[in-house]
Amino acid sequence: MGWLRLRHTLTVAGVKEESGHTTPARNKIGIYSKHGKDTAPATTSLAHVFQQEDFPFQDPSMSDSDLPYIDPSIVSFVDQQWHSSSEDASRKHLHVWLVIDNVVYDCTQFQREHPGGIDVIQSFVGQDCSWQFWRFHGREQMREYGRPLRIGRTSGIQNRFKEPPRYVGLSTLGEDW
Ligand code: HEM
Repeated sequence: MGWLRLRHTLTVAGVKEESGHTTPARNKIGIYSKHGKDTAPATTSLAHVFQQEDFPFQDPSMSDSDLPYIDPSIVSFVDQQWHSSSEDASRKHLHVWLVIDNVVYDCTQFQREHPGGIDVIQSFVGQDCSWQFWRFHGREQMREYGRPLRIGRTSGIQNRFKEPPRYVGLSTLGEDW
């Protein structure tokens, strides 16, 4: 399972920009918005904005589509911050966010409680890990343990691994079958 290996390079998760729209980074609506995904913060001020923003856990009863929108550049910033600091000490204060099906989960605390270990969580910080998640968990675990960790929804964050086929061989048995 190559995707389980910790990453060795500092590639940033791919981000598909939703529009060319530019809104001042300090405009809260552009960073964390209930109103859609048509704004993109100026990257130069991301660190500043990020420090000032609050990304609280959302009510578990809220539907995914009603979650506040987190601009993908913010999610990528979390990725960059994490993967450009290799020391445990400097990572201690960093956010540990995962993206599963375009929903952002804050696993900063949960990573230490994760029954599957801390390493798999840390290897996906700021990145999409949807198919990897669904390989090991069912809807019930998502509802009970994942849902309370939701902080928002996002878009365009790519999984850095191509999903391998789940069932190999079933369609290649040949015409005799
Ligand atoms: C929101 C993020 C996540 C949550 C809430 C979560 C939750 C859980 C829970 C509740 C279990 C225990 C399952 C059981 O005992 O039946 C578990 C196990 C596990 N998780 Fe996660 N997990 C998350 C992310 C991930 C990710 C990204 C991976 C990487 C692929 C992963 C890999 C595993 C593995 C390998 C196990 C052990 C499975 C086993 O023992 O059969 N998890 N996780």
